[in-house]
Order: sequence, then C-alpha cells, then structure tokens
Amino acid sequence: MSPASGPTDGPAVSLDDVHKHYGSTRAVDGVSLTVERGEFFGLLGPNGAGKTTLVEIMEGQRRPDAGTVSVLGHHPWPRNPGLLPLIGVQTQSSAFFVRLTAAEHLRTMAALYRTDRAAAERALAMVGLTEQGEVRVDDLSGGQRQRLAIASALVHEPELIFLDEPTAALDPQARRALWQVLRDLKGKGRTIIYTTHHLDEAEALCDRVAILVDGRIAALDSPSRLIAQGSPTTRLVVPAERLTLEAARALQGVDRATRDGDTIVLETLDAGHVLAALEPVAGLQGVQTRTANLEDVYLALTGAAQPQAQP
Ligand SMILES: Nc1ncnc2c1ncn2[C@@H]1O[C@H](COP(=O)(O)OP(=O)(O)OP(=O)(O)O)[C@@H](O)[C@H]1O
Repeated sequence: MSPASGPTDGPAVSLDDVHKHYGSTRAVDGVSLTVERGEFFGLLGPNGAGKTTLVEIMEGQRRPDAGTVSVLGHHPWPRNPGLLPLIGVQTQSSAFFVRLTAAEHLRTMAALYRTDRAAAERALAMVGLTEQGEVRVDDLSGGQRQRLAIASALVHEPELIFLDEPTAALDPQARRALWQVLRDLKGKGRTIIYTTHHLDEAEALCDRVAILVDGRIAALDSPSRLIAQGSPTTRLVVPAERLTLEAARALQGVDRATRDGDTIVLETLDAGHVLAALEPVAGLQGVQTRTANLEDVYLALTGAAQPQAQP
C-alpha cells in the first residue's frame, strides 16, 4: 500500500512545551524534545514520571492540555487516520485474536493495514517466531506473546515504532535476540521510541535517552555523554572478609567506603592510587573495578536509594 502522505523530511517527533494534568497531578509538565528520523530514542523514568502519558500523546491517544505536538509532520490529535499506517505501537496490554494462530493473527493485522499477506511471515521471522506460526495465540508462552506483540507493531512496516518494555517477559537469550531485531530495525532506518526500566538495555541500544522525573525532562543526551557528564567516580568492590570498613576508609584516595552485602565498596577519583594502597592490605584478587554507568546517572537524577554508608 502507499503510505499516507506526510513530509518525509523534518524530525520524526517534535514536542514543544507539552503539558498534561490529571486534576492536580502534573503528569507531563512542560516537555519539549525532538526525535530525529532513524533515531533510537529511550524514554526513562521512575513509575509515575509521565512516560506513558507522553507516549500516548505522541501516539494520538491522549490530548495534551497545552503545547504543540508533531509526529512525522502530522498533528496526532484529533485522532489522525493518516498517521496510523505510519506508526506501530506495542504496549504491555497488546490485544490479540486469541483463537487464531500466531500467523493468522498477523495476517489479520496485515489485512487491516492492507499490507500484503507475506508481511505476516516476514514479521514472524523477524521476531523469531516462524516455528510457532501455527500455534494458537492462546497456547503461546508469555515471552512468545510478547514477541508476537512486537511483530504486530511491525507487520505494516511503520516508519515510527513505539515499544513499551518489549523485553519485560523475555528470558536472557530471547532478550538478546530481540536486541538484534531492534538493531536491525534501526539499521533499516526506522525510528524507535523505547520506554524501559532496563538501564543496561537503554545504554546498549539507545542513541539518546530522556530521563523524565515528575513530568519534566531531568536529562536528555546520549548515554555516553550523560555518563561522561556524571560522576567521574570509580567504585572498587572488595570481598568484605579481606577488608574492614575502618581499614577501607583509612586508605589514601578513598572518598567514601560502604558495606554492600558481602563486599566493601570504595569510591574514589583516583583508582590507580587506591589499588596500589589496597594491594598490601587486602591483595587484589577478586577486586572488581566499576566505572559509572547509565544506572548511576539515573539514580543520581531520580534520587533513588543509593547504598548507605554504615556508621
Ligand atoms: N487517566 C489518569 N487519570 C488520573 N491520573 C493519571 C491517569 N493516568 C496517569 N495518571 C497519573 O499521572 C502520573 C503519570 O503517570 P504515567 O502512567 O504517565 O507514568 P509512567 O512514567 O508511565 O509510569 P510507569 O513507569 O509506572 O508506567 C502518575 O501520577 C499517574 O498516577
């Protein structure tokens, strides 16, 4: 089918000072951002930060109270039929034709979008479900259904894909396999807006992430730049049977020492010197070095519990 008309240049999504309040709750409180075409964009934030509301506004499922929203050059609200073939949506509660087989379900979806029947087989193959094509949707495992939900969002080969925690129910192998599917989609020039609580995943996959806190953007950049701008602290993790907290705190160059389970965590800006000071006291066997990652940046911004120093 021919895609709905719309500009083929310009950003995939552009939000300018978007607000959405539910009573006194400011679910989205002045968000402005641009997602470029072909970008893999992560939306992160604690429960209730406003991610779902923001995504629903982009998808045209919710009307913003104020601000301007442009998606592939269209206004998504009032509900815009021209936009529907251009976007694919996978949610945690994706609906299925449960009495059909996986392949029949996708063929039905393809027919609704007036896409060719072979698109169903392509989508099944893309998410690794070809062998389950003749299995009834009812009889698929949770992870297989999750993959079918993703295939359903892809079947009409949309330009812009919204994925909400797509790896939530997947085992580690299926999760890694899906990462490859997502990278392939990006390789084909698709734009992906990805909501997740898996920070390792966001760090591995996303070109840029926005961290939402209380309906506002607390940070927006590539994971590597956010990490570089964050704390330059290195953590050295030492088995607790080899070092007391007092001895750890006495080491030159240690800024903070805490106990975390059966390890002592040393924070330092000068890992080389601390390692040199640690060796004669505790040895270096089993000592792990951890530099900052996206989770550290996220925790610092969202104020989530950090390991507390013991008295
Ligand atoms: N339909 C609604 N009516 C009233 N309040 C709502 C409604 N939908 C969301 N909220 C509130 O708006 C705020 C943002 O919710 P939203 O679901 O957008 O957050 P979220 O970041 O997607 O959270 P989660 O990670 O838990 O899915 C929350 O305080 C939530 O309770």
